[in-house]
This record gives sequence, structure tokens and C-alpha cells, in this order.
Amino acid sequence: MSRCADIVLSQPAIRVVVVSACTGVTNLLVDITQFSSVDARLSAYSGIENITFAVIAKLKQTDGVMASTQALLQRLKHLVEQHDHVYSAAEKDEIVSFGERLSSVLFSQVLLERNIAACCFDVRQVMRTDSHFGKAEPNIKAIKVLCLEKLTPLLAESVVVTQGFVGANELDQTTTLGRGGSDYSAALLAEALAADVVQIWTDVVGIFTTDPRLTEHARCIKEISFDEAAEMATFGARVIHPATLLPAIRQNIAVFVGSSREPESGGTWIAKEVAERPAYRAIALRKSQTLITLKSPEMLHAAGFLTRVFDILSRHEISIDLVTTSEISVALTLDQGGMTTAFSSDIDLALFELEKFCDVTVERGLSLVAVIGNHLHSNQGVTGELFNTLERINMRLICHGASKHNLCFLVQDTEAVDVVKQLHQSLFAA
Ligand SMILES: Nc1ncnc2c1ncn2[C@@H]1O[C@H](COP(=O)(O)OP(=O)(O)O)[C@@H](O)[C@H]1O
Ligand SMILES: N[C@@H](CC(=O)OP(=O)(O)O)C(=O)O
Repeated sequence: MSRCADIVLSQPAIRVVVVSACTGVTNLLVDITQFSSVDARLSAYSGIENITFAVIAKLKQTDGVMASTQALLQRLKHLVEQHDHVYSAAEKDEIVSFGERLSSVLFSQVLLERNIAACCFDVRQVMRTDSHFGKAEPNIKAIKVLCLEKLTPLLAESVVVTQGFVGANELDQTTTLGRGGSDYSAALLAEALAADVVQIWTDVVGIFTTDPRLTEHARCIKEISFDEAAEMATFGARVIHPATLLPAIRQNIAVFVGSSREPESGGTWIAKEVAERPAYRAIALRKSQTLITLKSPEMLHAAGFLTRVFDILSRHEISIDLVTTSEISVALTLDQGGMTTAFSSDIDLALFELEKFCDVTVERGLSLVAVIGNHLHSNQGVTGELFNTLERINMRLICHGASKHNLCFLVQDTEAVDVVKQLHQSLFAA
């Protein structure tokens, strides 16, 4: 928090700071929503209390901040201590929102102690969403109107510190935008306020040619287009939430990604126009994918088979990523465990319906590898390079040609990191 305060102090143009929860807190809150034993929930709650008090211990003026955090913690504890209670979807969202609500109180105090006029603002006053708890959809028009009315007047006087990830529906019930959604919140507020730039300060010095945890050879990308960055986010580069670029693209707002640990190291600019558009920009990896193959002689020369399949998937709100078809079969991939995840129960219900008119095979434990770049659909060398590099790897499904910015394939989870390393070496070795 102290390093983030340095960043705010060094840039007077920063008027709104959207905070995420302190490291580990959202996971503990999710644990609370999942544990049935009150003792287990209380132990997760103590973890959150300890993290919060450790931050407060570093502050100079603790009276005001102690009162505000205690009020939040008491409310959270009350929810935690409910015996024989299964949380509703609305209660789960209220519980997981406490991470950002606590960190925003703490960070505004950190700014005040640096003599920055700062105030903590409850984002639920402006971040209007639908009632899809756990993955709420923002209402762009309402957010704009509410921001102009309630947020804009504050900006002249102070730096507004507010919560990422959190919203509220029309009934003022707390909602959340999906895991990792704080940068999405920042982009939504930037759009509503017509900001010039969104800066995402995270734990890496920008967007890399692949997740730097996978290979030490990953390099930071100085500049990347909206299209390429959106593909990277969609296909697993966790550093940005898949939806973050939507508001930025709508309003042409440049996005910067840098590390709050070393702001002097620069970072990555994401913009509409970029100086270079190389054939290969990056490799993204998304683990825990499920491949569903549907086979039916009915598909042969028959109209409407795919409509029937997609109708079932859409009714169960299952989002499909890759699709390939052959004469009598169609293969689809689902992201299980990721940001676009449907609940397993919904998938089971959809499979049950599909089994009524086709043979269904489900393969789990697969990883989706995406090569991101430019003009990949028309670049003759791309597939040759890929097959040469990965000649000994069993690729389960390849999608090439649908997008000029990506080429995707599936491999076993156990082989995925090696595949990324080999491919990175082949495509990006200097
Ligand atoms: N191509 C990539 N470039 C940079 N980071 C990436 C990439 N792909 C995945 N990551 C991972 O994203 C992480 C940052 O995302 P996350 O932990 O969600 O950040 P924050 O908690 O700050 O929102 C990095 O630590 C890095 O391991
Ligand atoms: N705190 C939320 C939202 C978020 O953006 O988190 P992070 O900044 O760690 O990606 C989560 O953990 O999902």
C-alpha cells in the first residue's frame, strides 16, 4: 500500500483509485462461503482479521480507521457465525465483497497520512449491475449517470478511493463482477468518467510474451494493441480480466500495466494503434479445460443439429470457447475453473439433455494453449512452425483461421508447461 501511495503521490492526474483486496483475503472469504462448519469459517475470518490488523499496525493515526474496519469486521463476523445456514448467492457476494471494502478504508488512510486529500467512496452507489451474483453484468448507462451525479463532484476536492470487483443491483444488494474483476471495475469507471488512461498496478512489470512464472525467457512487451491484449486476457493471461478491455476499446482509453513493486521499471501500454504488429506476440495458457465431443449420424446432411446443441448450452448459460466439426461430430471446449466458468451442475444438466440425441464424450484435464499475434489466419508458416516444434505432442484440437489474432490448441494438462516453454523458445528466442 505504501508503494501504491508513492505512485498516487507522484501523479497528481490520478483522481480515482480502485483497490483490490489485500493478498489472500478474497480466497479466505470464498472459503467462508463454502465451509459449512462455523469453526472453519471463523478460522478463515481470523486470517482476514490478522491481515487487516497487520496493515493498521503500520499506520500512524489508527482511531478513525480502526472504527471503520471494526464496523466492517463485525458485520462480516455476524454473517460468518450463522449456524445451520446455507448462504444464498446474494449473501455469498456480500461476504466476498468485504476484501475490497476493507482495503479501500485502509488505503484512503494511507493516502491521508501522505497528506493527499483522499476519501473512501462506496462503489455500490455507482457500479450498477444486474442480479447475476458471482458474475454480475454492469449496466453501462446507469453507471455513467450515477458516476456523473455522485462521483464527479468529489474529484475536484480529493482523490477518491473505491472498491474494485464490487457492485450493487437495483435493490441495493451487493454483487461481484467475477474473480479478478478489480481492473474491470477500474475500466468501467474510467469509461463513465471519460478518463484519459487506466493504470493497472499489479505484481508484474507489464504484460509478458508468456506468463513469467512459466519460463524465465518471457519478455515484457512494451506496447500491444487492444485486439491482441483482449485475446491474451481471454485465453488465460491472468494479468488482465477478460472484460477489462471492453470499456477501454469502447472509449479508446489507453491502458497501462506496471508493477507497484517496481514502478520505475516501466510497463506495457495497451492502445488502439501500435507501432509494430509482429506475427507472434505472446503465448497464453489456460489449464483445466474440458473437451466435449458430440457424435450423431443425425448430423449428416441435416440442418438444425448445431442449433439444437447450442440452444441447450445457452439455456444452461454454458459458454463455449473453441468449436470444430467433422461430418458427424462436433467438438467443443469449456473453461472449468476459470473466469468464464459455468457451474458443474449446469454442465451436468446440459450433458444429460445432449445425451438424449447424441453420443457424448467428456475429456477433462486439458490445457488450452493460444498463440497470439497478427495475421495468423493468413500467415503460411504458422502451422508448419507449430507442428515442427511440437512434433511429439498429442494435440487434441486445433482452431486456426477463425481469428487473425490467435491460433489455439489443446494438450494434456501434464504437458502444457513444457509445450509453452518449447513454443516460446521457438517463436521468441532472440
Ligand atoms: N502474459 C502475462 N504477462 C504477465 N503476467 C501474466 C501473464 N500471464 C499470466 N500472468 C500472471 O498474472 C499475474 C498477475 O495477475 P493477478 O495475480 O490477477 O494480479 P493482481 O492480483 O494484481 O490483479 C502475474 O503474477 C503473472 O503470473
Ligand atoms: N479481489 C478479487 C478481485 C481482484 O481483482 O483480485 P486481484 O486483484 O487479486 O486479481 C479477486 O480476488 O478475485
